[in-house]
Amino acid sequence: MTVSRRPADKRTFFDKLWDLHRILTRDDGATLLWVDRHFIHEGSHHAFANLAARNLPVAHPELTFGVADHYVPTRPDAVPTDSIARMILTLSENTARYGITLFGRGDPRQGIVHVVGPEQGLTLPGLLVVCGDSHTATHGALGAYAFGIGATEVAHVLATQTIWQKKPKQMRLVVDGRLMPGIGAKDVALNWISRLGADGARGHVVEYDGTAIRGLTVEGRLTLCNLSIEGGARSGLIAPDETTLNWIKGRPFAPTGSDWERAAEGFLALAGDDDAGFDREVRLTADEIAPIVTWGTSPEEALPITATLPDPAREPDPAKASRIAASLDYMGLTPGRSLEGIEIDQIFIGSCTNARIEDLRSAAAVLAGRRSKVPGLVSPGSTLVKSQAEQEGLDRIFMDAGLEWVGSGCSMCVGMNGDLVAPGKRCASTTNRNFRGRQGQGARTHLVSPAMAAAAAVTGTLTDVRKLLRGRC
Ligand SMILES: CC(C)[C@H](C(=O)O)[C@@H](O)C(=O)O
Ligand code: SF4
Repeated sequence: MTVSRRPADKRTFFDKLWDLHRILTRDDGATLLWVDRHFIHEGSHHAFANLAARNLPVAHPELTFGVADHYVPTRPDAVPTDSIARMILTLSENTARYGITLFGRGDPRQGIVHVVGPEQGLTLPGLLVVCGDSHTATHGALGAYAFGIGATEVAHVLATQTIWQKKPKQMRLVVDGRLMPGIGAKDVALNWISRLGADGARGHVVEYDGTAIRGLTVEGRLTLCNLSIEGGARSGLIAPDETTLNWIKGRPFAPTGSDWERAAEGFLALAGDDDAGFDREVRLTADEIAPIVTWGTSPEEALPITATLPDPAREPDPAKASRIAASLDYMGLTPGRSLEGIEIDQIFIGSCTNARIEDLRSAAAVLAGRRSKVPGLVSPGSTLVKSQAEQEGLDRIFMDAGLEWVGSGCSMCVGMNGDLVAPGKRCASTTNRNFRGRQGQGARTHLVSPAMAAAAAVTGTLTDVRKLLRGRC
C-alpha cells in the first residue's frame, strides 16, 4: 500500500463529483450536498411517518423512486404474512400519497432497488444517489456518487432533497492484469476485503481502476461496487468510460437524441485528472486471483477455494485466535481442513450483488446439462432480468437441474420475505453478507460467485468451479 500526496490543483473523479453537488460547507467541514436521485424501499416507512408528523411535503417527488424489494414474496404461491403485506402496502400508500413513481409488486420493472435504478437508466454518471440502504454503493459502478443513509436522513432527503456529509478520504484500488476463466468481480471484491479487512476502507470512498476493472462488464462493476461497503467503504466508484456509456444508452430514463450526445461527453469529462493523488492506493494483480469462498461470519473471513481453513491454535494473536475459533464453531467447521469438499445443504443465487443477467448466465453455463445434488433457489435481480433469462432459456437450465426459479426481490439474502435458510443448514450463496443469522437463525452462509454457487450445487460440496468449466469455455 502506498500513501500519495494530493496536489491542490488536480482533482480526482470523486473531487469533481463532490464539487458538483456541494451547496455549502460549515466551519466544521459538514457539507450540504444536492441529491439527484433518492431511492426508497419498504424500510422508508419511518421517514414518511416522520414527515407526516411534521406535516411536511416531499420536496422533489419527481427525483424520488420507490421499489418494493425487501419484503416481496418470490414464490408464486407464497401467501405473505399480515406484517409482510403491510410493509409492501405502506410503501404503495406513501408513494401514492406524495406522487412518487413506484416500481411495486406486479410492475414489470420491479426488482431489487440496486438492480432497478441502473437498469432503468435512473442511475447516471455524475449524479448523487442515496437510498436508506447500505448497498447503495452499487450505483457507483456507473460513475455516480452513491451511498446508503439512515432513516432520519431519508426523512431529511425527502423534505429537502439535500444531505449533510463530511468529505471522505479517497482510496484508489487498482487491479491490473487479466482475470482467469471462472473468476469474476465477486472474487476480486472478496479478495481485497480479505486482505484489507471488513473495515479496511473505513472513512474512504474507493475508486476502482486498472486494466482488470476496465475489462469488467457493467454487471461485474456493479457487483464490485456493491461489496465496497463490506470492506468498510461507504462508496465505491468507477469513472465512466465507453463501456458505461454503451450500457446506459437507450435505457428508459436515460437522456435521448442530442441530449444523450451532450450528456455522454459530460460523463467522460468527469474522469479524474491524470496526476491527482489519493490518500491511499492499493494494487492487486488479477492473474493471481482464484475463486474465493467465505468460511466464517464476516466477509473478510474469505480464502481461495484451494486453501485450508485457519487453525486458531496456530494464530499467535489471542484475540484473532478466539475470533477464528468462534467463527469456525458457528459455521460447524474443523480447523485446518480443506475448503474444497465441505458439504453444503442448499444454494441461493440472488441479491443485488449477483443476480443480474450475466450472473445468471455464468451459473447456467456450469449447470447446463447437469443436476444439482442439493435444493436451491434462483431469484433474478429484477423482473426484467427474469424475462431476459427466460428468453435465453436460462430458467429451463435451472429447473432442469432441479433448482427453484422464482420471482425477484431480496429474498434469501436477508430473509425478510420469509425465504430463510433453516438453523444449522449450510448455504452457498451469491449474496454479500455472511453475518451470524443473516439468512435465518443459525444459518451458515458461504459467500461465493454465481459460478461457484452452481459448482457447489452440482457436486453438493464447495468446489473449485474451474474443474467443472474445463472443456466448457
Ligand atoms: C434492510 C436494509 C436497510 C439493509 C441495508 O441497509 O443494507 C439490507 O438491505 C441489508 O442488506 O442488510
Ligand atoms: S438484496 Fe440483500 S444486500 Fe441487497 S438490498 Fe436486498 S437485503 Fe440488502
